[in-house]
Amino acid sequence: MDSEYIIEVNDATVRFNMASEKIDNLKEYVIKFIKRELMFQEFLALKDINLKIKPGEAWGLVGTNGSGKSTLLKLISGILKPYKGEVIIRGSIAPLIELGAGFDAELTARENVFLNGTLLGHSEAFMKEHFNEIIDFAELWDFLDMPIKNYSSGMAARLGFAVATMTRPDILIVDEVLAVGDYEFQEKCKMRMKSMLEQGTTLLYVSHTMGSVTSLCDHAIWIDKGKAVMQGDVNTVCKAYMNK
Ligand SMILES: Nc1ncnc2c1ncn2[C@@H]1O[C@H](COP(=O)(O)OP(=O)(O)OP(=O)(O)O)[C@@H](O)[C@H]1O
Repeated sequence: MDSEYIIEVNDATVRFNMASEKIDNLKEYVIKFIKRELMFQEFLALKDINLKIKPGEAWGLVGTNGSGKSTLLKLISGILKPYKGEVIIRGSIAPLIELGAGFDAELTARENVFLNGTLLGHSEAFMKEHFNEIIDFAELWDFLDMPIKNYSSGMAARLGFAVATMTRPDILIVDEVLAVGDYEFQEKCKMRMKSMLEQGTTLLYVSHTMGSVTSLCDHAIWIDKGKAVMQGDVNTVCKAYMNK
């Protein structure tokens, strides 16, 4: 069925179960589990979220630490399922959510490019064809055969961004991974995101730097304690969030 929206989040709630007391080790956990002493507390990380995004729009997600921004991105990427409500996606997604997600720390950067490509749905031949382009963008030619575990967080972010943005996904999701890149690389990533937006990609972007949200995005949603406080024009929402 055709729709004018590429992403629809309808009344979505995400629930986590958290053990209500701190358990230090597995043995203690098993004993408490067998004795039925474990109490689980439900925690709603997102509550009745509604969000409708049209193709080509760029949305910033703003809110304090722990408010639910990454949870919303994981919900949209399909990493998390809603406890209530629904999420409808009409396009391909390249998610850049957690540093190192999609990478195997023991493998080299070269091997990880292929692994990451497979996770994004690309063939080995396709990855071979674009390999040089990826490493050129990430500027990591000197570190190709080093295991990712020895990479700095900024180096891992470079590689992750380069792989995720090599093709034009319908939807690009960028969490705070770029914050660990140096200034020059951050600017290079912003340029690439801008050019992807010009070509029609839909962007979801999380940052605590309001300047980068307002320069990249046209819309924003402000989340607080799992609830959408406000959504709409990026300048209006960011202003309200900063003056809260
Ligand atoms: N797997 C999980 N199990 C239990 N609670 C979780 C889990 N993942 C996230 N949470 C909780 O959900 C809430 C929202 O977390 P989330 O990572 O979405 O916040 P955020 O807005 O992205 O924060 P930040 O700005 O610090 O990145 C937090 O209270 C967090 O502790």
